[in-house]
Amino acid sequence: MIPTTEALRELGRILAAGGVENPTREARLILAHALGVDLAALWALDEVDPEPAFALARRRAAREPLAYITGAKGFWSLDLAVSPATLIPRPDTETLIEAALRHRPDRRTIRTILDLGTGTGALLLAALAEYPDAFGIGIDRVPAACALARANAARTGLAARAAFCCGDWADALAARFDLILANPPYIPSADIPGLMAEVAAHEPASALDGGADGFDAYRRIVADLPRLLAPGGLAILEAGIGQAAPLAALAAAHGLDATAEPDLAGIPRAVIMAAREKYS
Ligand SMILES: C[S@@+](CC[C@H](N)C(=O)[O-])C[C@H]1O[C@@H](n2cnc3c(N)ncnc32)[C@H](O)[C@@H]1O
Repeated sequence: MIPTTEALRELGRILAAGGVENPTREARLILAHALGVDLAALWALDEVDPEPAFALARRRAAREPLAYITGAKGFWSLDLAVSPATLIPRPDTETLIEAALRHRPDRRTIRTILDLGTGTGALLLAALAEYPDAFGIGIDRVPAACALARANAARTGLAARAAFCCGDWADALAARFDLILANPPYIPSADIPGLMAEVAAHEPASALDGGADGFDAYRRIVADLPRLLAPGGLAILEAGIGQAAPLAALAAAHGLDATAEPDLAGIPRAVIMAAREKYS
């Protein structure tokens, strides 16, 4: 056992040596997680056994994402389990839920939701939490991601309104949906090695790699939207930096109206698409 302050100092040193951006804050989070207490309770402890936290800090110093170490990440109103099978949900992706709520503010109008490339289930589960009459399907090609999303549906109390299937985008679906959400892999293959170490070395290529121009998944998904959208339905796709305009053009080429909305940093992030009639 050593004094808590000394443990935090040593944890901070391990993290800083690995180039972790905010070592002081993460030292507290890692120590609290290792001890199974919350941050408030941490301050009540005069002495701690630091060894389990040191082991976790060494993983973090090797730039493993904190969320993979703690096993959880907040998204929208939900606390989700995460795993290296898929992407850690990002705050930027919440822009898609904001856009859905802006364009479909009446919570009773959305009955069917499709989430393509569901990963942790983040988008589908956040949408189901907001649209209480909706049932949703999440599709992912990676079986371990489907299992994780299913576990998250149970964890968030939404399992009765969610189903998850393994599949290649919407190939196996013959139904129409009021709301379609997708945050597909969109990083151009050649850009992946240059991403921050947490992403490039630890998050799976299956969740990141969008092919040579980043548009492989967009082309597949957008081509299917006309047959997947219910009358009056909306599709909202996440775009990477600089991708919103070409993605809207791709949608237009498939007969869809499309417009982009920015994330909190002002980057056009959510591309909203609708068939036939206008969405607002
Ligand atoms: C960028 S991640 C998004 C995960 C989650 N929707 C989110 O926003 O956090 C993309 C997801 O698409 C899945 N995926 C990749 N190719 C796919 C395909 N051909 N069919 C279905 N899912 C696919 C990946 O396994 C991954 O979980």
